[in-house]
Amino acid sequence: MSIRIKICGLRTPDDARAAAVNGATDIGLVFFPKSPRHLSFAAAAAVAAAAPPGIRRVALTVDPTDDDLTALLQAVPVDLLQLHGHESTARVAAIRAAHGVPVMKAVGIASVADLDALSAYMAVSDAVLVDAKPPADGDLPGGNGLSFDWRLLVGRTWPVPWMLAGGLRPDNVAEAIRLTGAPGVDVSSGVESAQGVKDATLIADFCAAVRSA
Ligand SMILES: O=C(O)c1ccccc1NCC(=O)[C@H](O)[C@H](O)COP(=O)(O)O
Repeated sequence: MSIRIKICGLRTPDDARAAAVNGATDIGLVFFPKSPRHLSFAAAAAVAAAAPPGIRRVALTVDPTDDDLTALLQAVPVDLLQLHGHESTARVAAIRAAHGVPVMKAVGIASVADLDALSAYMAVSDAVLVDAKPPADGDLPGGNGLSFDWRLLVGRTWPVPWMLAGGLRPDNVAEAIRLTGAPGVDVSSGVESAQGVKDATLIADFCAAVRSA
């Protein structure tokens, strides 16, 4: 099975080229002003333009309004919207219906109780990102380089496409895939040389490790 690889938080056209040449299937563009990975629409459009055809361009937003989304989708070519805030299941369904773009909801997992929320979001999303929860006092809802206990996912299968995220790195992603059976993986901090700075060698190492799983 070929595993989807999303490299999230790209900031430059070179980042997009490094992701593509190493076999990434998805690139993530962050629209969250507090993030070191935040992009203006113009910068995001330049990164998206550097991705070859076939790469899925994922726009990451946090509790967006409909006006936010309309402006974003007019300015940047987007294949999938990632919702990474506190959007309710009803809000996810409304966004999906209103904006004509498939939606991937990020769901934070810390304990088995969180798997109920995961199922609920799967019912209203085109895909789900299964991520670690952010620290309670942190500034970022994601992209914190933190893992959750992957054993919570062992033996579970879901009917909706999903990606595993949270603290993945070149040295642990193969184990994470073997344990969880994830059909896709998402990484940000684990392929950075400094916060918000992607490293082409780490991207290559990460993609090679996924292929080895
Ligand atoms: O990456 C960010 O700065 C960010 C900001 C606001 C909301 C979400 C954000 N990132 C979410 C992602 O999709 C990350 O790739 C995912 O949480 C995994 O991150 P990491 O643990 O750093 O690999």
